[in-house]
Amino acid sequence: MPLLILDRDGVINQDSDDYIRCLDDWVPVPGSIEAIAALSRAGYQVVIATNQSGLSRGYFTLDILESIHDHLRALVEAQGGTVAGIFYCPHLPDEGCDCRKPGTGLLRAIETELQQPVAGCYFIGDSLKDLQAARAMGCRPVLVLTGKGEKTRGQLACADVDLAQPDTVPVYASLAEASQAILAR
Ligand SMILES: O=P(O)(O)OC[C@@H](O)[C@H]1O[C@@H](OP(=O)(O)O)[C@@H](O)[C@@H](O)[C@@H]1O
Ligand SMILES: [Mg+2]
Ligand SMILES: [Zn+2]
Repeated sequence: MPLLILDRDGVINQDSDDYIRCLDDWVPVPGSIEAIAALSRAGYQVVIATNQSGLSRGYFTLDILESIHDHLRALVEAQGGTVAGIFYCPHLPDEGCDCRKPGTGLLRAIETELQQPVAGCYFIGDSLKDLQAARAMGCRPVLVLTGKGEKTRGQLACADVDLAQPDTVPVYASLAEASQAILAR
């Protein structure tokens, strides 16, 4: 079954410049849970790749992060879908890890755990970090305008060349719209 990679904050749930620190902060973008379930039911293995530096910043504990992810999974399962895996980077930007996007460590961990390449798979994100990580691993980057997506669209014009080419990165208003377009193909 083909993989489909999602960023979390700003794509599945609303983002906040104050971080998503607890379950109450975690508010799904309208239609996103239904979109994940529809993609999953259509045969995609939906995985999530997310930077969670708030862990190392002390903004929330691992228990809180896992309670958010348990809730996310439960909402998708209630719609008849499944989340095949949630991969996160807990590190600070200056720790130099390889798993923080735009690094590719999360994507390589996905390949190892799901036992298949991510090259050619959709990677739907709201930030340039997502699109750059996608490009670095041969994924198909897709930008949504929720979360930081509008800001990212403005950055695309001066991003590294292959992202800046017109029409290189399809842009959709939301995960719901992106998933409808993908499922209509
Ligand atoms: O979009 P994903 O990767 O799922 O998660 C992003 C979050 O970890 C947070 O990432 C932070 O960036 P720094 O990690 O502090 O540079 C900020 O952008 C926050 O607004 C945001 O909530
Ligand atoms: Mg994001
Ligand atoms: Zn990391």
